[in-house]
Amino acid sequence: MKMTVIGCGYLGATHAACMAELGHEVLGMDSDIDKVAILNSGRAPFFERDLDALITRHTTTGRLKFTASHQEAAAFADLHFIGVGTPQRPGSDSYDLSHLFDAALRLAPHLSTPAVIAVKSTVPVGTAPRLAELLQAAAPAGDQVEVAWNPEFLRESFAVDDTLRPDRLVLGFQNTHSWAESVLREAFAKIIDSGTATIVTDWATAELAKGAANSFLATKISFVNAMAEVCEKSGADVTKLADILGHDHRIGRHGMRPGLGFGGGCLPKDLRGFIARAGELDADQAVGILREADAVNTRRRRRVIDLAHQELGADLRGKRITVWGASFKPETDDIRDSPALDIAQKLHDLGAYVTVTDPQALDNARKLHPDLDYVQDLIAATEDADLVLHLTEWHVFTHIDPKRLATRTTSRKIIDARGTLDTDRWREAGWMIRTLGRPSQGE
Ligand SMILES: NC(=O)C1=CN([C@@H]2O[C@H](COP(=O)(O)OP(=O)(O)OC[C@H]3O[C@@H](n4cnc5c(N)ncnc54)[C@H](O)[C@@H]3O)[C@@H](O)[C@H]2O)C=CC1
Ligand SMILES: O=C(O)[C@H]1O[C@H](OP(=O)(O)OP(=O)(O)OC[C@H]2O[C@@H](n3ccc(=O)[nH]c3=O)[C@H](O)[C@@H]2O)[C@H](O)[C@@H](O)[C@@H]1O
Repeated sequence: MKMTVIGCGYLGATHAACMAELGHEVLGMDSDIDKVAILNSGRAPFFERDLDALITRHTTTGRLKFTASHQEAAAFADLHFIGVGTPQRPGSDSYDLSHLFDAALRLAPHLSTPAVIAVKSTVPVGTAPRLAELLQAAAPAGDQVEVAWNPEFLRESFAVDDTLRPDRLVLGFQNTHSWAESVLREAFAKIIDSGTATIVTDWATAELAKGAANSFLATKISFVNAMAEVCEKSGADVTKLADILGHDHRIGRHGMRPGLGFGGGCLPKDLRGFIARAGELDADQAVGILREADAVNTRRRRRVIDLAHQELGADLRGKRITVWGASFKPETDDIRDSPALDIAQKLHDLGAYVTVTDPQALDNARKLHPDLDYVQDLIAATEDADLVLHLTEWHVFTHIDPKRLATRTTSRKIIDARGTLDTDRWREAGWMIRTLGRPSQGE
């Protein structure tokens, strides 16, 4: 089949490459011409395992191309996936849907024959009918433009695998047995035929499925981090506790790693967007638990700053703090709402001299936080530190030999906010190590 993917960021570039991998002829479209040039050169414009190889393979065969023209996209196919960004609106908890409506408005005037617009972007429930009305009013093909909702559940750093082998496929339509349904069933035939759970539903349920899934994932993380708060007061060990809870198959250990909490371009803004939309729908009482999940998450970040004060004193001015990690999680260069950078910036604002190191995300971090000092090499970054903060659990941090660092720092103090460092090993090498949710030495 021929199809386009409008918006080629973390989601869209991955989706475009994976649809080519499934045998389709794909035109990716993005309004950012620099991104289009990088993609056409056969590379991903960001760091994502396995994606470069897939883009290289399919741009070489010619099955995958990219353009910056909405008009060219409209003419290329009659199936268009939309995966543009839907960030949190500045100063509000709600979604900014301007990119989505902009993409639709730029595409619509060129839709002169029947078309299916399948939206993958995450939105508040109730967006689909608004988008359909707008598209049908602006497109020469009118109501022969059908809107489908196809929420995406991929995780960055597993994006290719999650797209090709999803846990489930959700397809939302205005009417059952529509033309749009047959088109999407054909597009995803290989995934459906491999036995993937495929749920066909209405627009509202498909829209809600995404917000509800991310809200649950965020709440699960905050639940274990709330337990970490109780562990810190009672001398218990949250990692052991999570293991014990996780053995109960009704609870499960996946997605329940205690630590610094969730960041990224999705869980925080989707949780808040879901709460805001529930408020508009007069379903405010239903989302109290989500508000608390957000509050627990914010407290984890504050806890690290409190521990830094405990170790370095009330006045942080002139203190040298090295932060390990800039990306919001390991194996990505994505720094959107990164807990590590949030803490690094706050410590800088309190007067500390903050050096950040990260295997992949320093270029992105430099642009957003120009005040911080950045050093690529882990050992050099840690030189002369009064305190080290382990904030993103990259493999290279977890496996560094603490003895190698013991003579490089001013004092041997480290706070492990992700709980992946081997405490005994660090203590044997002469370090004072504190881990979120676990008893400190001597307690
Ligand atoms: N990043 C992820 O892992 C996942 C993201 N999502 C959702 O997918 C959507 C996209 O997220 P990301 O890919 O992370 O965002 P992103 O910011 O990486 O990519 C969005 C892309 O859309 C382009 N764009 C904006 N307006 C456009 C327009 N009018 N026409 C064409 N292109 C336009 C931008 O230039 C950018 O390249 C969001 O709704 C997000 O919540 C859903 C599941 C996973
Ligand atoms: O809508 C989205 O964009 C995506 O958001 C998340 O994916 P992602 O943000 O890539 O990353 P996760 O692996 O879920 O991690 C999110 C944050 O939670 C933290 N986390 C995750 C898991 C955990 O057990 N504990 C924990 O603190 C991570 O460090 C990270 O900061 C969801 O997992 C995806 O299903 C969803 O499609």
